[in-house]
Amino acid sequence: MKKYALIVAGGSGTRLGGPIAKQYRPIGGKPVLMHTLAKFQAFDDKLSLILVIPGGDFDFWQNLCGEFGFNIPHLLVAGGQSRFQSVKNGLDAIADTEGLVAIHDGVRPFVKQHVIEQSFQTAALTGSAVAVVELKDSIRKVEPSGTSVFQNRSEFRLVQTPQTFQLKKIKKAFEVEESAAFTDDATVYEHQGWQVSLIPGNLENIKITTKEDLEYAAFLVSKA
Ligand SMILES: Nc1ccn([C@@H]2O[C@H](COP(=O)(O)OP(=O)(O)OP(=O)(O)O)[C@@H](O)[C@H]2O)c(=O)n1
Ligand SMILES: C[C@](O)(CO)[C@H](O)COP(=O)(O)O
Repeated sequence: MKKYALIVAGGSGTRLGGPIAKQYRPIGGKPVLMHTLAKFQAFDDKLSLILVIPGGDFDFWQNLCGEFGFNIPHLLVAGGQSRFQSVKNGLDAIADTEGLVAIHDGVRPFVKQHVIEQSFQTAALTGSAVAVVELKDSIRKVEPSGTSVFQNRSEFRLVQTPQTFQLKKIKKAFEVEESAAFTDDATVYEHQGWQVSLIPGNLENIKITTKEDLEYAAFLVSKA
């Protein structure tokens, strides 16, 4: 079955800040995105890689690829105003309707090979596979009144990417009007009334969001 990886990196990294968006910042001597793309190529070098970045960054990215001798083949697609729009642009660039697509945040460079593998296997069988991890901290629900209520953490999961889907279904799911409730691809998929399958993610698969995450990412690369 034909496999695609759609790496979304069309954001501007406002929470991290700085002159260069986080997806291009170096960890372990090379840009975050190059680590992420390499993880998918290592899984299967016949996989088709699609990279979504802001349209205005194409020259910058191509220069970076030259500078770092980065030669993993990928199709560049221009992102949109939101993650939803960036994913949609990436899906629109895939002509196939048969096959599987792993949608993954460009700023999650520490996804493990076994997670990618299980996500494709599960999505082939059930239609979808969403990587999740259990919570380590206790959690509380804060009420509008300011009081808080204990929650049983075993009933919750933290959601990561990859989120992998049968192409026909996820393309159809994205033919909807964007909603604030769509915080990831799983929420778009289940809006169709389809249930998502969960698979175990890996704890190191953090989404680099803040300065502290970038520092931790540099540490993770240094010990790899
Ligand atoms: N218009 C957008 C917004 C986000 N993303 C991507 O979605 C992933 C998760 O988003 P997030 O961590 O929120 O990235 P940013 O939007 O860049 O960060 P911030 O919210 O701090 O600005 C990132 O790989 C980001 O580049 C995207 O492809 N297109
Ligand atoms: C898709 C995601 O990474 C799953 O945890 C997350 O929902 C992205 O959220 P963001 O607000 O766009 O960073």
